Amino acid sequence: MLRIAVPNKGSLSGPAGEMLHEAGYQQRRESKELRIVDPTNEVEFFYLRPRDIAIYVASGQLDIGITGRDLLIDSGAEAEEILPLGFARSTFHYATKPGGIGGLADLAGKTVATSYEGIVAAHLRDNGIDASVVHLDGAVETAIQLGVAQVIADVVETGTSLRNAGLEVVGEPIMKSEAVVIRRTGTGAADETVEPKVQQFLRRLQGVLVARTYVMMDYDCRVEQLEKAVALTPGLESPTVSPLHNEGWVAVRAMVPSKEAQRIMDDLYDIGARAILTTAIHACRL
Ligand SMILES: Nc1ncnc2c1ncn2[C@@H]1O[C@H](COP(=O)(O)OP(=O)(O)OP(=O)(O)O)[C@@H](O)[C@H]1O
Ligand SMILES: O=P(O)(O)OC[C@H]1O[C@H](OP(=O)(O)OP(=O)(O)O)[C@H](O)[C@@H]1O
Ligand SMILES: [Mg+2]
Repeated sequence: MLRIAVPNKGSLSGPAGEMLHEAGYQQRRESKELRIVDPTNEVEFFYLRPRDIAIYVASGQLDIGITGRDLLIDSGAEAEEILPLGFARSTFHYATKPGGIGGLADLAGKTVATSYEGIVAAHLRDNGIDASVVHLDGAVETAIQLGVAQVIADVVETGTSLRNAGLEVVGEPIMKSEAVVIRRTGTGAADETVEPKVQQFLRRLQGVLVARTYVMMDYDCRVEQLEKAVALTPGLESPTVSPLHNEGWVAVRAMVPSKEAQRIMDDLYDIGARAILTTAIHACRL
């Protein structure tokens, strides 16, 4: 049975559960459940604090886990990212009062408050900056007002928390994060019993990612226009082209990125394609 760690709380928890559900896995019915077994898919899910997941996975007790890239790196655990999942996106920034600090070099001698001590200490070290780090559990934006630090380093999503605290970012983002699937460093092909199950799990999640970002497009066009039409809708490998009963016309079917679907429909219409429609993809294996 594959043993998988899933975030039990916070920004990652809801979207992770939804993605697993879409991938056909049974999920817990109420938020207090800490472990469930999905016998059909032969998977055991452990609902753990997102911050702890890399540690469990690195210990080898759990085969894989879903956590944030920033949490994985912050933990310093012997685990590696094997699939980015596209949700819980954030950037990680230093921030301070406007006019307080011009750039990275000005952090020298300052105190930086953060919940991500591992990331910050490594970043300061790599940049040769001698600053102290104070660890806080959360709401770090307030640390400056209350005089605990002159600078913070925190997750920024919309930027609302920084604005509300009257702070602005310093320099470039330290890192970009999103939810990721992780496993213990150096495992993989070596483990013949677990590896096929891990690969099947990853294929299922990849299927959900594709179903979320692509739609199926169908249309009819004249044979003379086919090459132009196919250039607009190349599909993932190549579009399916079928003859229509009316001679000189073909039906074309291809997957297109959802974000571009409306523009592609306009362009197809302009070259004479008709009966252009899109349908949602519920699941797929590429
Ligand atoms: N607005 C956000 N706030 C915090 N974390 C976010 C946000 N958006 C995305 N994330 C990501 O979610 C992960 C943090 O999740 P975690 O559950 O530890 O904190 P949280 O969502 O702030 O919840 P809590 O503060 O209640 O513990 C990180 O990978 C982080 O990059
Ligand atoms: O850029 P934004 O959209 O404002 O999101 C980022 C904020 O959200 C998180 O805080 P959270 O609400 O989780 O509180 P916490 O600091 O106590 O964890 C994070 O620590 C930032 O403060
Ligand atoms: Mg938080």
